[in-house]
Amino acid sequence: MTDRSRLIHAALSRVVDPEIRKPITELDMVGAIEVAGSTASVDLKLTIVGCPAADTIERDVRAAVLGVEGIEAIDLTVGVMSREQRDALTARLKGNRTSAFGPDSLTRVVCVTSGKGGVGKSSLTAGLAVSLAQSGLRVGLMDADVFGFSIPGLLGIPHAKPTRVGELILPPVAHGVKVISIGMFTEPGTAVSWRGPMLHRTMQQFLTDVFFGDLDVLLIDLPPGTGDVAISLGQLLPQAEVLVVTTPQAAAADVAERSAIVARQTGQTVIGVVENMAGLVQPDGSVLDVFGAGGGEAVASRLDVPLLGSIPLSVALREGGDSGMPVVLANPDDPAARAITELAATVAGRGRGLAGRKLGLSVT
Ligand SMILES: Nc1ncnc2c1ncn2[C@@H]1O[C@H](COP(=O)(O)OP(=O)(O)OP(=O)(O)O)[C@@H](O)[C@H]1O
Repeated sequence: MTDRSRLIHAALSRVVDPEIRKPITELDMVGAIEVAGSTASVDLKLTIVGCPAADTIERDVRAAVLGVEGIEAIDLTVGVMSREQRDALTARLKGNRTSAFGPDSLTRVVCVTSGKGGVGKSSLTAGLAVSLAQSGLRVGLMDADVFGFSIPGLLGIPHAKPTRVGELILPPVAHGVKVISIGMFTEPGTAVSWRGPMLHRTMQQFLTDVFFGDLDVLLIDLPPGTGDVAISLGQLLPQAEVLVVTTPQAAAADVAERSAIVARQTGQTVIGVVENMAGLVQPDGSVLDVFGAGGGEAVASRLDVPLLGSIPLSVALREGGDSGMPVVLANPDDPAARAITELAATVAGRGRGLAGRKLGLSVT
C-alpha cells in the first residue's frame, strides 16, 4: 500500500457500518485502494445484496475519502461479498459473541418481570433502555414477551425488520438501543401460539444468532408470570439480574413475588422492585392513588430487596408509548420521566461485581 492509500484506509477506518456498528475496515468491506493523481479508486464490498445501510455507507465512504488531503475525486466500485467472504465475516463476528452473555461476560443482563400483565413492564423496560443509552451505555433490548410483544411500537419502530447477514441477525436500532423482538419475525395480524420447546429454541437463537456487538447492558422484557419463557431464560442466563415490576395494588404484589421466586430458583439475582402506576399528581397538586399504595414496598420487603423506584401514573408516559417516543425523550421533565431516569441511574450504579467471574488474566 502506498502512503496515500494508507491515508485513505485510515480515513475509511472511521466509517462505521450503521447496523453492525463496527468500522468497515474491520469488517473486510474495503478491498483494493489505488490512487492516480488526485483520484482515488476504492472497492467497497457490502455484506449482502440490497443491504439497507448501503446508501449511508456509500455516502460516508465518499465523504471520508474526499476528506483526505490531495484527493479530489473518487471512483467507487460497490460490490457484494462472496459467500465465502460473508461466512468468514459472520464466523469472526460470532466468535466474539458466543460468550457475549455467558457467566464470564462483562455485559450485564437484566430481566424485567412482573406477576401479571398490564402493569407497565414493557413501557418501563423501553424507558429504562433509552435512558441508559442516553447516559452513554451501550444497550440492547430483547423483547421476550412473545405473546404480547410491544417493544417495537413503544420505541417507534413497529415495522422494523432485522437484516440477516449469513446466519447473523442484525437488530434494528431505535433511540440508540439495539432492539430485537419476536414481533419482527411474525406477519402482521398473526398470533404466536408456540409451546415450550419452540419458545426455548427462539430464546436460544435470540441470544446466539442476534449480533448485539459489545453491550454494557442487555435488558430483557419477559412475558408476565412464571411461564416457559421465564424458565428457559432462567436456564440460559442463570447469572442474569432480575427487576420486578408491580403496581401499588396488593393483588398485583402477590403475583409479582411469585415471578421473583421462580427467577431465584434458576439462580438469577433479584436486584429490586419497581412500583409503577403510583399516585397520579393532579392539576391542584394533590395526589390520587388510583391503584392504592404500598404494593412495591410490600413486595420489596417480602423479597428482602430494595424498592428501586416508584413511577407515577402519567398521561405523558402513556402518550409517549403510543407515539413511539418514550417519555424520557419526549417529555423529560414529566414526573414519570424523571423517576425513570433516576431508576436508570440506580440500576446502572448497581453494576454486578466481579465475584465469581474469570478476569481472563494469565501469569506470564
Ligand atoms: N406510569 C404509567 N402511567 C400511565 N400509563 C401507563 C403507565 N405505565 C404503563 N402505562 C400504560 O399501561 C398500559 C400497559 O403498559 P405495558 O404494555 O407497558 O404493560 P405490560 O406490563 O408490559 O403489559 P404486558 O406484559 O401484558 O404486555 C399501556 O397502555 C401503557 O401506556
